[in-house]
Amino acid sequence: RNQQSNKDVKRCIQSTATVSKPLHCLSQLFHRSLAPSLPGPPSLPFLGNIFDLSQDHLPIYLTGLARRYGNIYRLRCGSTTMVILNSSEVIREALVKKWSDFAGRPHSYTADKVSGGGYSISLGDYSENWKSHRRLTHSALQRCVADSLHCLIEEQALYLKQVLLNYKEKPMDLSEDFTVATSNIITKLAFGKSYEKSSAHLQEMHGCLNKIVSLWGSPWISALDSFPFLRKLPNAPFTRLMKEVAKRDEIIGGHLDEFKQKKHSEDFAAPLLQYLNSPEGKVPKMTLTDSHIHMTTVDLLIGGTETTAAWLSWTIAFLLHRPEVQNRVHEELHSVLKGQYPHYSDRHKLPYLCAVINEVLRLRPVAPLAVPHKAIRDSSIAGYFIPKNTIVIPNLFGAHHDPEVWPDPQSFRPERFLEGNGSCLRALIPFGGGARLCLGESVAKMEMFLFTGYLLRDFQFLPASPEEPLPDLRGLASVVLKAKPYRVIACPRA
Ligand code: HEM
Repeated sequence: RNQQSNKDVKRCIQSTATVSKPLHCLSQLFHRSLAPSLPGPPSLPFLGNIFDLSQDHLPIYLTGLARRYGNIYRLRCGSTTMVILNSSEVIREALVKKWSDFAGRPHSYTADKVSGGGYSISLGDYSENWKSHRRLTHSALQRCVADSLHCLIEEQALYLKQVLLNYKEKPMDLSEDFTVATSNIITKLAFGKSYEKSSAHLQEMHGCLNKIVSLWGSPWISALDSFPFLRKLPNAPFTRLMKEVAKRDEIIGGHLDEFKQKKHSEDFAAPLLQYLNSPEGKVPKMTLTDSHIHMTTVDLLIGGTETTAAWLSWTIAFLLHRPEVQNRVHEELHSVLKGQYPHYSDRHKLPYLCAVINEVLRLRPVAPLAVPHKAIRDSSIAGYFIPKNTIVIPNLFGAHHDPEVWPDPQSFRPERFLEGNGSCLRALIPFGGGARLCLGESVAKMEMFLFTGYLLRDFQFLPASPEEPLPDLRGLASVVLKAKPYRVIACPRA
């Protein structure tokens, strides 16, 4: 009787499977036909919304469109449809709740060229190999965070202090000093080296990485992805891009060769590369090849330098506008730490400093449009049907300026994070979320806390002169949202 009932169960499962597949397809079709179509601004034949997409400050422009078309709308570029998400609720639905539907990256001709054929984490599409690559890198970075990152940041914060002291209260543009400090943290982890601002090697490496990012964001190059026929025509910006990519690969390749030669010597520490080469824990499904490690260091250098440095520049810019906020942070540091420098574990005792960090992340999320995602299967967001391969752009800037969530969204008001038990923290998403959550989130958080804690303990930042206007707070938006260059006086505190 048992055998008979087992057979019955099997037959029942088989027939359910045969019925459920077509039923599933039918329900998808039904859902698709019932789902409302996405709103969006009118688009031109062939060109689509190319003029909307080439606006000067795209995050502000897209946020403006959200006020007209809602928190989710579509734009077209050539034959590609993009869905723009503008509130933390819809961004969370896509990136966190339905993470496995939206974990892809759009495959593009130019991304393939700059990522060495898809070996990068940030530009690589979702696959089993990509997952293992990201997991191994995440675990190597977490080991760095646990054992050497705090010391490295302290070292760079003290070095930065010395640089500012050497300026002797002269008005200076500090953006490059911030870039050197954040870059040194990544190069110390990855190559065991740090550089002076004047170092030719550093200038070359940064010049090259910055050119790649800015050229890649230029409309002349993006057009190659949407209009393939253009690839056959001469394109000077694209030729320059390829030259910079070759230079980048030579520089990074040189560091990796040096690591191979020195990795066993006692006085050479490059923890990230060491951990990537000898992963801990469960035997990984794949071993990282030289190409993976090469592109990992590129990802971390690009993702981990300009972002945190831009955030530091924004922080000082906002504090120049609101000197009373700067003084309150200094008072908090002084009364809690009694003259000591902060340790990362002190962050729970310094709520106002943390509120300032969050408010700058809210107002100027340095990766304002994250990195484009791709739907890897048919799905839905906010009740709209989203077909496989649709490009999804999380407008983090828009989400952080949503008046439904953030009263008076344009104002710099750190106190908002101290009110209502910090409930608004849930709507703060500067690092994205889900499978593509920023890989360097924990590195960035420690850097932001220690750099601001050290700098605001030791210096009062003052406007360059009564005649010079205060820093512009609109900024320059590209892949990274940066403050326009401005000068500031770093006045040592008594
Ligand atoms: C304030 C500082 C930073 C902010 C606001 C930030 C923000 C972001 C955002 C929004 C993304 C895209 C997430 C998405 O696709 O949905 C991202 C990706 C990424 N970030 Fe960051 N980031 C910061 C610092 C860093 C640092 C310090 C590192 C490296 C140590 C880093 C490495 C990366 C990498 C590798 C990715 C690609 C992840 C992937 O595609 O799976 N970031 N970041």
